[in-house]
Amino acid sequence: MRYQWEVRLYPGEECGVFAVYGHPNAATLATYGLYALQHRGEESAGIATADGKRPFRIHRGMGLVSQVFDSASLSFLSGQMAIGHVRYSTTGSSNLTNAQPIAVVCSQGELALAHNGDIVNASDLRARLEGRGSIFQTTTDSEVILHLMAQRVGKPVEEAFVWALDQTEGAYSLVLMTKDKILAARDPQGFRPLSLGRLDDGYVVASETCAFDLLHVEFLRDLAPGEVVSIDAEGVHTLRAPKPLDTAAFCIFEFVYFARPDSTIHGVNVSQARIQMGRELARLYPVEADLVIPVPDSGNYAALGFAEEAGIPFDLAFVRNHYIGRTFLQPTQLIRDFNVRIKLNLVQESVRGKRVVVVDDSIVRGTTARARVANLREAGAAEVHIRVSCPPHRFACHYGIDFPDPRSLLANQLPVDRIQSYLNADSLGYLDLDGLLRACGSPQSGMGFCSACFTGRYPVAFHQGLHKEILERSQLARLAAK
Ligand SMILES: O=P(O)(O)OC[C@H]1O[C@H](OP(=O)(O)OP(=O)(O)O)[C@H](O)[C@@H]1O
Ligand SMILES: NC(=O)CC[C@H](N)C(=O)O
Ligand code: SF4
Repeated sequence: MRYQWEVRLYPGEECGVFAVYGHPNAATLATYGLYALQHRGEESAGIATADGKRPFRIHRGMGLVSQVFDSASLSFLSGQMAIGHVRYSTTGSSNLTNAQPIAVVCSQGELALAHNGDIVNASDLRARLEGRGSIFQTTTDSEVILHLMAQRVGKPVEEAFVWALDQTEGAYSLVLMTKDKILAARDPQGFRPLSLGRLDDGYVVASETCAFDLLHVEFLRDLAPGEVVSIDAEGVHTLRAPKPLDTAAFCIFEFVYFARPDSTIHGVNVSQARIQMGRELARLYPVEADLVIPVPDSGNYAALGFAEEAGIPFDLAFVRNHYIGRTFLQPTQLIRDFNVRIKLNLVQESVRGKRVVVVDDSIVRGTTARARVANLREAGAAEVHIRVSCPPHRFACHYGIDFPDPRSLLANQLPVDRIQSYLNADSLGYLDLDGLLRACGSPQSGMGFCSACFTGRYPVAFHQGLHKEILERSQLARLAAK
């Protein structure tokens, strides 16, 4: 039987950005920062540096941080300022041309940009800019920001940056390097995280605080939704006023899956939030069982919370192979099934004859959950109950997570009872949105969340038909029309 969701899509991580101002080893710090953010993007990595005198130095490559940088590239990357990026492509194909940081020389001088998120009006902006003669180097959405800035001939770079961002809709947490400053910004909804820290006499900006811990950077604060800052020798200056946190639409899926558990976002620690998700889930869907096991890694903390709340023993019966990436993008269901087997193996002795609760953070296509139930049954588990620490994924994301086609989502195609039979589970329970919001500190924290992939309520309008290759395809269409 073939299902509609057996299409060539897989939700992946998203990008991580990092910046250093005022440190003699800026590139080395950036490399370590990118290591800490590797879970946000495994396709390409890059660093640009500046010393205020010579032209920017840039090194980018396809692959992991460990594959892209070596001692030769680090000694080439001299300067006291650096910005870095790890990419999971969401707009524009995954290739070296689209790797970030994107660097240009324009009317604003030298600029380098690293972006996390998706600009939903990039296609319109690009068409307008090309109509005025702009020549784009890449097919990413991110590049439009640089072209918009270049239009502000004779204006200060800070003003050009804010002017460009004011025309940009959707999700952006980004860092921009000029010859003597670092600028950083979050979109008004604050979809993606971005934090500011202090290291000696300099400053660091990173997608997640886990990158600060590694470098002993002192956490100063999260940038607020809508906030734009510049960092120079005089310190940090606000260029665009922050929006109140309760009007934000922070991506709740960052707490469920994307962010690293050791990061803290707007005062809420990610691992603690996941433990609470597990507790909420145990209250919502209790079950008589002998053992709670997580689907590692993202399911670990929710499983711990479930086990604690339910008073059921916890075990790490699935062993994860850490030499296969966090997630994978493969063309056929056969290869995906095989990769799921490589990724996780079962300690059969732990589950034989037991009633097992399996906790995962999310079910997207169902590949992982279905294979895990089959493993558990083969190993002789008496019962298999699945608990998922977020609501069913029914809708596409257009704000920086790569699941744009709802047909690829199991819960878009089947009701929950049929998902349970498809997975061959004895029971299935998803955390509801209220429980998820409570686990992420709402309403106490006052933070507003995006939950559009669960509810279909999109905080920022987007064009129907927005997809990863939109800029490539519209470019080809324009060429064909000539
Ligand atoms: O329903 P599916 O299409 O199989 O997708 C969902 C699975 O993918 C993710 O894991 P990932 O491979 O990213 O591993 P991680 O949890 O270790 O990061 C997620 O945690 C689920 O286990
Ligand atoms: N996942 C992301 O945040 C990617 C950023 C940008 N849209 C790109 O595709 O390069
Ligand atoms: S649609 Fe889902 S994944 Fe996308 S930003 Fe909103 S909560 Fe996050």
